[in-house]
Amino acid sequence: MVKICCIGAGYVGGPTMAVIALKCPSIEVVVVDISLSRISAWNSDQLPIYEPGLEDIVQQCKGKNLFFSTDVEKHVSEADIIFVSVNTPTKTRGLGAGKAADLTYWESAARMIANVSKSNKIVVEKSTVPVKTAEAIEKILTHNSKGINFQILSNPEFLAEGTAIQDLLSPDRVLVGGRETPDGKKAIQALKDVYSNWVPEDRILTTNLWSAELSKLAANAFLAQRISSVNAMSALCEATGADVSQVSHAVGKDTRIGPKFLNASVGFGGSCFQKDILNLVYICECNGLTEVANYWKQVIKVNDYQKNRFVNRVVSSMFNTVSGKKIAILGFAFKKDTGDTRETPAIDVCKGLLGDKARLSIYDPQVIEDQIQRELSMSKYDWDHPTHLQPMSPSTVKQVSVVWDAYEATRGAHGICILTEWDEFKTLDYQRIFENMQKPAFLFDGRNIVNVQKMREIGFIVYSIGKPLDPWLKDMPSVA
Ligand SMILES: NC(=O)C1=CN([C@@H]2O[C@H](COP(=O)(O)OP(=O)(O)OC[C@H]3O[C@@H](n4cnc5c(N)ncnc54)[C@H](O)[C@@H]3O)[C@@H](O)[C@H]2O)C=CC1
Ligand SMILES: O=C(O)[C@H]1O[C@H](OP(=O)(O)OP(=O)(O)OC[C@H]2O[C@@H](n3ccc(=O)[nH]c3=O)[C@H](O)[C@@H]2O)[C@H](O)[C@@H](O)[C@@H]1O
Repeated sequence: MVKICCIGAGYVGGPTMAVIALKCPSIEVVVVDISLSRISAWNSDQLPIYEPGLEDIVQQCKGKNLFFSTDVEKHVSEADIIFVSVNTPTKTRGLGAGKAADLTYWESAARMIANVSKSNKIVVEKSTVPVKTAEAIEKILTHNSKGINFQILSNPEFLAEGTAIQDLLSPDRVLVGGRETPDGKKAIQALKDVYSNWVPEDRILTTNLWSAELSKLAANAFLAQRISSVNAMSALCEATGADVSQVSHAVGKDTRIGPKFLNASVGFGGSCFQKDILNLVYICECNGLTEVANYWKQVIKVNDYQKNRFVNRVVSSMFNTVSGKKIAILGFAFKKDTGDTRETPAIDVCKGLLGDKARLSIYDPQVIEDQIQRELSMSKYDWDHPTHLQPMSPSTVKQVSVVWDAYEATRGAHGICILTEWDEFKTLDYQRIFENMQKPAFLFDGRNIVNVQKMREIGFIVYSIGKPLDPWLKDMPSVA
């Protein structure tokens, strides 16, 4: 029986291995992690991450051919194929701080693999890593190998949170990069054999190691760039009276451009887009490609601009101050159908409003108070390190209350900010909400999910990203 061990039981390791276990009953899959609380959660009925469809698969496979354990060394030493899916956050200190990927967790995993291995292994980079990381990993493994043959493969993950299971069951492509040597080709084939249990042959692409590593950074950069492009257009739409949804629709009808990923928003979030672009920028700079680095940097600058612009719209619309005013925040996760809040635009928007002394009442169907407080009190980039390394009890931000109901959050509020596109926010009783708010009642839709016309009929003053402005907002400055 082939044995797979995955180091890192997070958003990628957990769902990916669950799907491999489901689709490959003859393979034993063990997911290991240094975080006891995470492993205990995987072994309980309350999984550590929320992802539609995940629970069902885990329940089907757990205890049969899918296991979760903290006994990292034992399972690594027994495995034939080791996936490494640990954190690769942005460095916060030293050389490349604020841009380069922090490979501390990766390196320590590689050293541990070298120490405990007694038989040949295929080591698979599942984490997103800088191009050429495989070379460094190879050096660590071979210099400590005691004659064991390690083959390194790059198999980046393209799943998106909220649709992870669907993405894993039916991926657009699976990418496997490896050495072009006989041993390298054998390793590529071994990994292809795993995926071909459910992924059609023509969707499994094989490349050299560096192309696979770079393709992952490139794909995320292209996706984020599309969002910054449409968000940049949203500012121009507001200035001219065009409607960004109509513009996106018209642009996306061009088959060369395509309709997906053209939704204007308060900004993109998530643990990867910003981190991976910063990493790409750093690699370009290290290679002397300043113009290329500047080009990609602009994607992040526009994203920051969009978040600032939103905060400024809120403050300027409400008589240029939100001091002491209650603002309801609907949605804190970085997108719908996930409880993940890493780099969510809600952090910047909330911090911006708190900077102007607002009182915030936050509701998100999947995010608990402790997590929100943690995000609002943590420093930039800290959230992408393993949770057990993060402060135990974050200092609480007093002007923030977290409630379990959108009606409670909006009661007595002066304004509402919709920051995540949860489906339930589309069908709220906005008439009832309006009646319970201070007047004039403001609604700022950072996700373009409400019917602006209907909301205006109810009586709200409405701002919706990239839509023709409410007469109230027309003469207000949007950017400080
Ligand atoms: N979150 C996402 O949707 C996607 C993430 N990725 C990439 O996958 C990688 C992992 O991301 P996530 O799963 O989101 O991170 P995560 O933080 O959810 O999970 C990483 C896990 O690795 C564990 N870990 C760290 N060092 C370890 C070690 N030495 N030994 C054992 N366990 C260790 C941590 O305790 C943590 O539970 C990152 O490189 C990320 O860029 C790629 C595609 C999608
Ligand atoms: O490397 C990663 O971590 C993953 O990053 C993204 O996945 P994810 O961040 O989970 O979610 P997305 O659906 O890409 O959304 C990212 C952010 O962009 C925003 N977004 C997305 C699409 C859009 O049209 N407009 C928009 O503002 C979302 O609300 C969210 O804040 C990529 O889509 C995945 O392919 C990749 O594997």
